[in-house]
Order: sequence, then C-alpha cells, then structure tokens
Amino acid sequence: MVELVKDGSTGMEKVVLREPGGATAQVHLYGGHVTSWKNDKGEELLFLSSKAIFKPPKAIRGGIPICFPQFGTFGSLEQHGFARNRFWVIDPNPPPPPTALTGGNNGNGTTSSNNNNNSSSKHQPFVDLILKHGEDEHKIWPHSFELCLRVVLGLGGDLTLITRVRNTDSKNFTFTFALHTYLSVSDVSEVRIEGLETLDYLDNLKDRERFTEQGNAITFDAEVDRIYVGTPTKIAIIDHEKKRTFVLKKEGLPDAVVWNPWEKKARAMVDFGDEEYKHMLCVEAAAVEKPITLKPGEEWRGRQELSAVPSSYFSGQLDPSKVLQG
Ligand SMILES: O=P(O)(O)OC[C@H]1O[C@H](O)[C@H](O)[C@@H](O)[C@@H]1O
Repeated sequence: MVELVKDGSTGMEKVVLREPGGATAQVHLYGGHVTSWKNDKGEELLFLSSKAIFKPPKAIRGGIPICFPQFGTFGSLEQHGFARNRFWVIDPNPPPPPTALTGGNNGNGTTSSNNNNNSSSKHQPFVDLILKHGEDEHKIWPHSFELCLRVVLGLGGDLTLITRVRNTDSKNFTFTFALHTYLSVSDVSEVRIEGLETLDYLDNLKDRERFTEQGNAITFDAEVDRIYVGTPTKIAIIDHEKKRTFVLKKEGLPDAVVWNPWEKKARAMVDFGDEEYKHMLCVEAAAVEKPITLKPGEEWRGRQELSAVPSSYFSGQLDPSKVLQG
C-alpha cells in the first residue's frame, strides 16, 4: 500500500509504503528523504535524530538524505548540494514497476498506470519522486537536470533506492552523489563493517589524504569520516548487540562513505543529541572520487539495496564469507 499523508507533528507531506509482511518505509517530499524503515516487527532500522529539524533550509538529520549535485565540500556549492533541502514532487507518470528496473536499461519509458493499481506493486510498494531544476537552483548550478528517486519496499522488507539523473541541458554537466544512509545501531562501539578491508580511503579528517585500510574489519572508538574508494558491491554492517546484520548492496555508486561524528562533533550539532552518536552509523553508497559527467540527453543510474538479517556472528567467531557471499 502506498499512501500520501501529512505528518501531524511537522506538517510535512510524506509517502508511507506498507508491504504485506508488515514492513514499512516513509519518504518525505522535503529532500526526497527516506525518514523511516521498519521491519515486520515494527523495529526502526534507520536512525533519525530526536532533534531533527523539519524546516528548510536545514536537511533532516537522519534517514537517507540525498547528496546531489555535490557530495560534502567537493565543489563550490553548499555542503552536500541542494537536493536534500528542496521540495520534491511525486512522479505522476512513473517508469515501469520495480522488477522491470533492476539491471534493465528501459528506465526512460513511461507508463500511465498508477502505483496503487499496478499488480506487481501491490506486493512491492514503491513511489517515484522527482526534483527538477528551478530558478533558484539554476542560479547556483546553471544546468537543466531531472533527478528521480524510486523507493521500493520489497517482499521481506528490503529497502531499495534507485536514483536517476538525466541531463536535460544542451551542454555537459558533472556531479558527485551519495545516499547518506544513517543506520540505527545498538552501540556503535559494538559494530563492525566488513567488505572494506584493504581498500584505499580518503580521510576527511586529514584533508582527504589517501590511506589504505589495514584492519580485518572496521570498528569504532573515535570519530570517523572516510570515503572508501572503488569498494565491492556488497558491504556488511554487523551489530553484535542486536545480533543484526545490515547488508548493503550497490550499483553505479563505486565508493562508500563511513561517518560517525563521535562525542565532540555530536555536541556541536544543533540538530543532533549529545549521546546519539552511539546509536547511529552512516554507511553511504556514493560516487565521489570520480565525478560523473553526463552529456545532453544522457542518464546515470545508481542503486542501493538494504536488508537487515539476523546475525550469525558471535564475538570472536567471525566468518565474513557467511555474510558477504551470495
Ligand atoms: O552535517 P551534514 O552536512 O549533514 O554532514 C554530515 C557528514 O556527512 C558526510 O558523512 C561527510 O563525510 C561528513 O564530513 C559530514 O560531517
């Protein structure tokens, strides 16, 4: 089921997706921003700050903000670009339903069928949102574009985000991009990431100097802000305490940003609780190191699929192959 509702506390419009098994997701039109993803037990899987501000120009702190057309400070625009603090609209003519999109190249076709009436979408609720350039955007980024986000809540509760950028201009443009995913974790110091070992990363805390990851897996005991470059398509985030593993699969987004502000930065952020850094971890499918250039009429596509599975891990008995294969 797909429903557009007005949030009682913030007055903002959001789309609620409900899957027959009981999982849910919600997407705010402000920012084209996924702000909730719950499993069939009603447990929230994304972190959303208790101090999040639902008012422009501030982006919502938590969920999955979209960084476009610039990630971080990699350019002259405001941090993470403007897509996350603009109002998006629901696409009245979405491309064919979810199954037709995975790996296909027919995303340009349109259909007049409505999300709610489509037979396959009865089982896999989805919504398509669009952000087009307006006059305000044109002043700061003089390119005509169309940015589309499809959010699909799959059977079993997997959450897939498919993003498309189309150059509707008469000249090339270049951008960087990230799906800035805030995962909810029990205690970040009990979490490890597998799938990024031995990779190179740019350290945002050291003027983006390039290092090579040395450890077997990544664990957390201080602030981290890294861009792992050219990563595998599958990354596992293992929450020991919750006995839950997030599996993140991505396409078209070669890099992965890992961020936790830790104590000092947490205190400095107005829209983030002092202790909340313990309960979140950002792992972001991204295209940062090699910016993407589109010629007029060209389209780029990026995809991130998240699933939350019971962890088969026990402290000291890690077997990455169990999570990273298959
Ligand atoms: O505070 P924001 O603008 O939302 O950015 C939050 C964080 O996003 C990314 O993870 C960047 O790598 C960090 O450098 C930044 O601090």
